[in-house]
Parts: sequence; C-alpha cells; structure tokens
Amino acid sequence: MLPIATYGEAVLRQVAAPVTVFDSELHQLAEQMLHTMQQANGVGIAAPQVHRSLQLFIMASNPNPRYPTAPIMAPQVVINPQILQASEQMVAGEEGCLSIPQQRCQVMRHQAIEVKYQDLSGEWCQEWLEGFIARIFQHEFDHLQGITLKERAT
Ligand SMILES: O=C(O)C[C@@H](Cc1ccccc1)[C@H](O)SCc1ccccc1
Ligand SMILES: [Zn+2]
Repeated sequence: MLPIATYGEAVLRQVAAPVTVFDSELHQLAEQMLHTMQQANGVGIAAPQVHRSLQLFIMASNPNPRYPTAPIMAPQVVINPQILQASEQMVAGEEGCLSIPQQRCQVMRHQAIEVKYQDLSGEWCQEWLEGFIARIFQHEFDHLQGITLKERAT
C-alpha cells in the first residue's frame, strides 16, 4: 500500500511529467499502484495520488454499489494519455476520489471519448471508450492535469 495524497497537497495540483523511461522501476510502480487501488476498492488510481507526478494511471472498471452494471475489465495501465475526440453528449454520474475520502460528487463527463496512450511496454494504443470506462479515464486524466472532482463537481 502506497500512501495516498489527500486534497490540498501540492502534488495533486501539478501537471504531471511525461513518462520517457519504460523500465522495471516503472513496472514496479504500476504494480504497487494496482495493489493500493485494489485495497481501497477503487476503479482507478493516478500516479500523482501516490505522490509521483508522472503521466501514468490505472483504470479497472468492475461492478460496484454505485455502478452495478459497470463492465468487468482487466486493469489497464495508461501512460502519456491524450484525448483525441469527445462526444457532444455529456452524462451526469456520481464519482468518488481516493484523495477526497468520504465525499461523493455529481460530475458531468463526455459519454464517449477517443483516446491514445502507451502501455507498460511503450506500445501506442488508440481506442474509443464510452460510459463508465470513459468516466474513469476522464477522472484519472484530470488528475494528470492537476484537476480533481472538486473542481468538476456540478
Ligand atoms: O480517486 C481516483 O482516481 C479513484 C476513483 C476513481 C473513480 C472514477 C470515476 C468514477 C468513480 C471513481 C475511485 O475509484 S473512488 C471509489 C469509487 C469506486 C466506484 C464508484 C465510485 C467511487
Ligand atoms: Zn480521484
């Protein structure tokens, strides 16, 4: 379990630096983030939340009390992400944040987004995401820009 930064800590307000070295240390960080997220019953976690200002996050949708119909997906490591396109259509949904414990906010997100990112081996991936998975991506992507759901709450 890595210590999780809480709202107000500077690391959560910084724009994270791009990842340039895909070495065993990066793999180890991703592993530790995955365990930290799973311990906290999260569906995502971003490197700044574990005090590492790097453009890296993990998204791992699975059904949970708030999103019982959420798809089950294997945890995906997302590195140096870009959002290429976003649907006009927005959807409201309840979000939580590991850095803002005990709080839930209604947040508007794009229903669908086209994204491009590197995986742990540095390979580029490009795909469309929608629904809850798109929501997680946008929430974690915000963390890499120093934005939390407090700034997004409706
Ligand atoms: O703080 C984080 O980045 C992890 C959040 C991610 C999240 C993204 C979008 C919508 C909800 C949460 C944690 O998963 S907070 C725990 C949680 C899990 C499912 C639904 C709501 C809250
Ligand atoms: Zn968060």
